[in-house]
Amino acid sequence: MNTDTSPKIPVVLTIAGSDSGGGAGIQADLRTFAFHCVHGTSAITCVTAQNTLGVVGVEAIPPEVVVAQINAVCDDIGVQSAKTGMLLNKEIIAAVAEQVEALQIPNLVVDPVMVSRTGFQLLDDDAVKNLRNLLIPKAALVTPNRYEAQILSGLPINSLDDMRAASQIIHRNTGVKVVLVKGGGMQGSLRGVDIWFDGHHTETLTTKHVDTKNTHGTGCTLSAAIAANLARGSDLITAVKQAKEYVTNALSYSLAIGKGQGPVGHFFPLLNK
Ligand SMILES: Nc1ncnc2c1ncn2[C@@H]1O[C@H](COP(=O)(O)OP(=O)(O)O)[C@@H](O)[C@H]1O
Ligand SMILES: Cc1ncc(COP(=O)(O)O)c(N)n1
Repeated sequence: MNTDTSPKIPVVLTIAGSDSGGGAGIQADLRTFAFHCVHGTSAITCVTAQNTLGVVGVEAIPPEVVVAQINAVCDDIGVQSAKTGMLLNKEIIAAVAEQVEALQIPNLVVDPVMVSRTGFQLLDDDAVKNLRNLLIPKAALVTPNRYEAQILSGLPINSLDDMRAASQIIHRNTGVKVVLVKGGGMQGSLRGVDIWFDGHHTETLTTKHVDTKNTHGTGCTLSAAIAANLARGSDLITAVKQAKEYVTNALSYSLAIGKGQGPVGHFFPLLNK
């Protein structure tokens, strides 16, 4: 076969946990990458036994094995962007931060995953410090949800103004380029509203609120879509706006599977054809 005719497809890396139920984590990320026409690669940080009702087990991958996966991808294939999701413990965070620096991984999106939609703790308490001090400073964008923004800023969040204040504190405390505080954990129509702060400008990014209980994987999907859009050449604010549209569609076509909170659905581009 003549490889000269191969399309130039951007490559994206996800560093995240496996979700056996397929709604969040690595599984959501790789699916999101595929629907954005980018080649997905992965470094798995932990394996969760999980479904729409909750997380019943977690096993960490040794940090050196996480590092080996990142190196295997970057040394040979190379990536145009990357995202992190569930990192579980302080040792994995420190190892990932070191590799991001050593390999100069571009366009890093950090989703500071702490708790699952079903209320299960996904990050050790003593790991927040490493997230804040070692990894988030190396990111182009950090995307905390309401709960994570409260932990990272130390501020209770009950309103849009609180989201704005938290975004500024997180920006100041970490030195990250841009903070996106997500509104999915807020009340009513605020659930479709996110706050962007880049150190100079605050933007309120609004998409229509979708009324569904099947929201498992929204945060993973958003950060994966942002990383994919960056790899495809979008600037950061455009990448975020495009990703929000994708998540809104995925929520509108979410899957009523399992007995609990089902996952967002990625198949909307293929349906009704
Ligand atoms: N019901 C909803 N309707 C529309 N957008 C939503 C809804 N829930 C979450 N989102 C959007 O999904 C993205 C992920 O947010 P969020 O659910 O807060 O993240 P996480 O999964 O990390 O808790 C954000 O852009 C948020 O605005
Ligand atoms: C492996 C893994 N990564 C991330 C999440 C968070 O997703 P959600 O907040 O939708 O439960 C999860 N539940 N599992």
